[in-house]
Amino acid sequence: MPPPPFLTALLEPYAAPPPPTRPHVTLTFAQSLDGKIGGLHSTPLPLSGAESMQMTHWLRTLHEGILVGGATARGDDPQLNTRHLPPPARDAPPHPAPRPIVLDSTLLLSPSCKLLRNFNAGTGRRPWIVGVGPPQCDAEWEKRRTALEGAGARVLLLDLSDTEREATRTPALLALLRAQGVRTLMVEGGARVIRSFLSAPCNVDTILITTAPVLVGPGVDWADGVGKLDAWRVVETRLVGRDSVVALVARPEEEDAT
Ligand SMILES: NC(=O)C1=CN([C@@H]2O[C@H](COP(=O)(O)OP(=O)(O)OC[C@H]3O[C@@H](n4cnc5c(N)ncnc54)[C@H](O)[C@@H]3O)[C@@H](O)[C@H]2O)C=CC1
Ligand SMILES: Nc1nc(O)c(N)c(N[C@@H]2O[C@H](COP(=O)(O)O)[C@@H](O)[C@H]2O)n1
Repeated sequence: MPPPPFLTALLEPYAAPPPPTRPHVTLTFAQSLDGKIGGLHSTPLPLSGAESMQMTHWLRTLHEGILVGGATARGDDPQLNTRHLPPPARDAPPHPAPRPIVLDSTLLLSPSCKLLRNFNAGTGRRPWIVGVGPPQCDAEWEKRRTALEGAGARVLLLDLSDTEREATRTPALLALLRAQGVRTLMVEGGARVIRSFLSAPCNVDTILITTAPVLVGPGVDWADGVGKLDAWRVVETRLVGRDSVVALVARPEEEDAT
């Protein structure tokens, strides 16, 4: 069974080589009707129905890397794999699995997290953890780095000052991942990651938002504090099970966004 044709069509431009400075980037997440992606105190919030969750797992097969923020990795303990897909046909290769990448400036991810457990059990790819270089690298930070590397993680360093805003880190982060050979990247969140990627349209090629028909109330609101978003235009809207899925791409420069 192949991925849904609308996903492959949407990502067709990714067949061309990415620019030298960054991978092709898809930003995707599930939200409630009132724009929440997480519960109070950043607790995990199951939003997607079975069908749209499967769509997300198909989307994972179409990317070389899958990225989440440190708070998401610590709070959700995600696996970032493709386990909700039907098994491949007999004699067909396994579904491609993206490389898990965690943005964790503090390196507070647990060495016994599911990503590392799956890797050590041979059921997941080696996770990469992107930390931020000096001045955060004190003795405790070095200890955590050694523990994570001992558990199998590859730690990459963004060599930036601590005062640099997250938004300005994104181009440097993308350049680092591209230099490491990542050509297609799926970014799942959380809210701080979404906002930093949306701080400039040139960080992202495609946005895919799943909206579940539920209201949450207090929780993590991805759009809270985000900048202007009028550079994006809708190219696809469809119902997937009970959820609506909307895809957006950056508006061509010559189009007037007013
Ligand atoms: N519904 C959905 O589809 C998803 C929901 N979530 C939810 O989001 C919530 C967590 O979100 P947040 O608390 O905002 O944390 P977050 O998951 O966005 O992580 C923040 C971390 O990422 C680092 N970071 C952010 N942007 C960066 C950049 N450009 N370069 C380098 N490092 C960067 C920060 O330093 C910080 O350590 C949780 O409730 C989680 O369940 C997370 C992913 C998807
Ligand atoms: N597509 C989607 N729908 C939801 O309802 C969600 N809560 C999320 N969360 C994201 O998926 C990660 C969990 O992945 P695994 O199931 O462990 O593979 C979670 O960390 C969020 O990034 N996504």
